[in-house]
Amino acid sequence: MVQVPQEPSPALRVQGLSKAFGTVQAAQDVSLTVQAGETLALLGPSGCGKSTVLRGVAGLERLDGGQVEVGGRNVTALPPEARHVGLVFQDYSLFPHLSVLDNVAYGPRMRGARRPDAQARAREVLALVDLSALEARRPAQLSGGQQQRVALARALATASPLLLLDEPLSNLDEKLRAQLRTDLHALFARVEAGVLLVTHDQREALALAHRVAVMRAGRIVQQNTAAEVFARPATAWVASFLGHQNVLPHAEGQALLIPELAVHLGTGPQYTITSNQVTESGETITVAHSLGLLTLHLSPRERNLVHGKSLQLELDSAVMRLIPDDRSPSPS
Ligand SMILES: Nc1ncnc2c1ncn2[C@@H]1O[C@H](COP(=O)(O)OP(=O)(O)OP(=O)(O)O)[C@@H](O)[C@H]1O
Repeated sequence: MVQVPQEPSPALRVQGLSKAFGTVQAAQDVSLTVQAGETLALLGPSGCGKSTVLRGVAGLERLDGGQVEVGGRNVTALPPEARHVGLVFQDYSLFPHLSVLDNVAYGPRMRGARRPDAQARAREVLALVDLSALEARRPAQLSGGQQQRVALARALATASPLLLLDEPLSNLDEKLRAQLRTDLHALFARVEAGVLLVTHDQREALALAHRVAVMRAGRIVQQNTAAEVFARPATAWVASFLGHQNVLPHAEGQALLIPELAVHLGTGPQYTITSNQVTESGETITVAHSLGLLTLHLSPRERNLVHGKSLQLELDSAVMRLIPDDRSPSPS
């Protein structure tokens, strides 16, 4: 008999996931796949349904429809503890009375491992998150960032094929966040698990995820590699949400996206500056261009190009794009 090589199962496959709370359609026909070793970020504004999808995958929310497969196993009808996923939620929910080591060993213990084996596994993952020295401490004796890493270690200790992370960096200050973004990136590269990460922070998605799924009002509106989604947002709403400043209304339900890359300063015609505001990183100005009002952030060096109330600039039409304008009326 000829053996057909089997494709490895994805860490997660979600098909047609839907969930309503009363009249609010929190998630509607959401489909996504996370391969082993891959990080997918669910990115969208507050209330768009990201947590609902994550909770649905974890089994913490009863779905109205759809199917969830973890590591090739249909878990749709299973309770959370039988789904074999590692969870890291915003509040970390560590056991306050247990040491760091026992917090991390808890998962393997619950899965039937003997105490020495569970602790050995816990020590392995504590080393991964660089917390070996603190294994005897209680959660209250740790900083926010350290607690966050314990929560991660606890999820890793379960050796689940899938890790679910809900805004894992949201409670941390900016400096710690930047540090942990780097740490997590390295850590995800080392573990074989698939990671589904929920965030409303574009930088976090770009720094951590291979692919991004952008959600709006319960639906995924664009899904692709992080670089592709940021470089080529599919619609005006996605472009604005991702931080593009110049998405100008255009004819027939379209918008003209003018990425920063398209703007060349100090060359071309002079345009009038209609407003300006000094910021910590330079100056934000608006310029009356024939295509519409352009918003530009100038670095301190670029501010030298301003002469009185005017600025010379040229737009590179090769990097400008017409995209559907779906910003109004907003469904969210
Ligand atoms: N238990 C619930 N009962 C009623 N409505 C809910 C419930 N949970 C969520 N919702 C509503 O469903 C929608 C999606 O909520 P969800 O928490 O999934 O959004 P989110 O994108 O994760 O938001 P955030 O980024 O603010 O956490 C929102 O309108 C929310 O108010």
